Amino acid sequence: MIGSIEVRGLSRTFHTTVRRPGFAGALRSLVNPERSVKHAVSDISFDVASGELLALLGPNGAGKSTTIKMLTGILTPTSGEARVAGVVPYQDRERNARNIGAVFGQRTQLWWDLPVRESFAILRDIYEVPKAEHAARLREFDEILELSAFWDTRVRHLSLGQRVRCDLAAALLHDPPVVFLDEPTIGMDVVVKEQVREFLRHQVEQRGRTVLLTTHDMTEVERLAERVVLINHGRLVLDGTLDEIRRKYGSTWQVRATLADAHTAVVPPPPGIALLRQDGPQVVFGPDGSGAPTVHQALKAVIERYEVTGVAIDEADLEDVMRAAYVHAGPAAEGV
Ligand SMILES: Nc1ncnc2c1ncn2[C@@H]1O[C@H](COP(=O)(O)OP(=O)(O)OP(=O)(O)O)[C@@H](O)[C@H]1O
Repeated sequence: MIGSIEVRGLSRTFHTTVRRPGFAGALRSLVNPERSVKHAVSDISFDVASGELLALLGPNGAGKSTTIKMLTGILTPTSGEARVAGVVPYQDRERNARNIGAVFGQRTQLWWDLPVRESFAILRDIYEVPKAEHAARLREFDEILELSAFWDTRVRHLSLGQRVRCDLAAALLHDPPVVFLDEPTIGMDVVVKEQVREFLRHQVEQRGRTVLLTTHDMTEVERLAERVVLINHGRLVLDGTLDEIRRKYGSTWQVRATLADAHTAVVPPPPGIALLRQDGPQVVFGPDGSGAPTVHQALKAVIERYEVTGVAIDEADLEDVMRAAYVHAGPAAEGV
């Protein structure tokens, strides 16, 4: 309960004025403004348990950042409700700020012209963190994020990877139970990405923090998240564990086997599996579209049923699985 997130029927609509092109258009817009309505987030509900890491996924413009902005108290929803660690974020921004840390990969919350360490000291004073606690936490963060090499540098002179590592530390210095990360590793090299992921794993597993993360990086999702929530056109289209999602949408596997005896007729495969191709001893099996088994079940079935000298699997990667989920959810989501 301490760090849980509850989202119930959350919606956010934006009203904007459409700008007509040219000088005459600008004048017309002034006299007779044309309004447009954008349903950025529509009636979404989900929960994140205390100590859980959830990835909020969706294509560009799906409504991820808008959702995070409502949960961090930056935006007020048009309707619905959210609670973060028991607090309604947009009603009690100050209490919410003490319970959460937030990192927006594209922006920094550090002071541009100050050395990083001075930003950390200012945050210590704002959040009234005792000095010894602050120092101990910084040492802990430094062990994985290796900040001390550059924490005397002005923020404006840091590389992107260095800056985001400092932002992560800054967001967690006051020991918040809940952390929001909006594309934290965008633009980083693989080494730094891995460092940040290790840090996040440590914060979830060892410190019990609740993390809500948005990313377009499926490797990140596989490495970090057990559960994902997928939104598209502002609507929630899927909420489940990676295993569940793979079972539901990830049936685009193929099992390729080499038969020991190419001349024996191939007996029909078990239910759920189809023989897709045969070229001499080379046979390829795939799902038959009737609620196919997982690739591991299929592999077991093939090995048990046929005498094979070699076997290989081509499994759909998570990117394919998510694409299948979007396609499946598409028509329902379009009506926004
Ligand atoms: N302040 C705003 N005024 C008007 N429209 C907005 C505003 N903020 C967001 N939108 C619109 O709401 C929709 C959702 O935007 P949002 O930034 O939440 O998407 P996202 O899923 O975070 O996308 P990305 O992956 O590209 O960051 C988009 O169509 C966007 O143009």
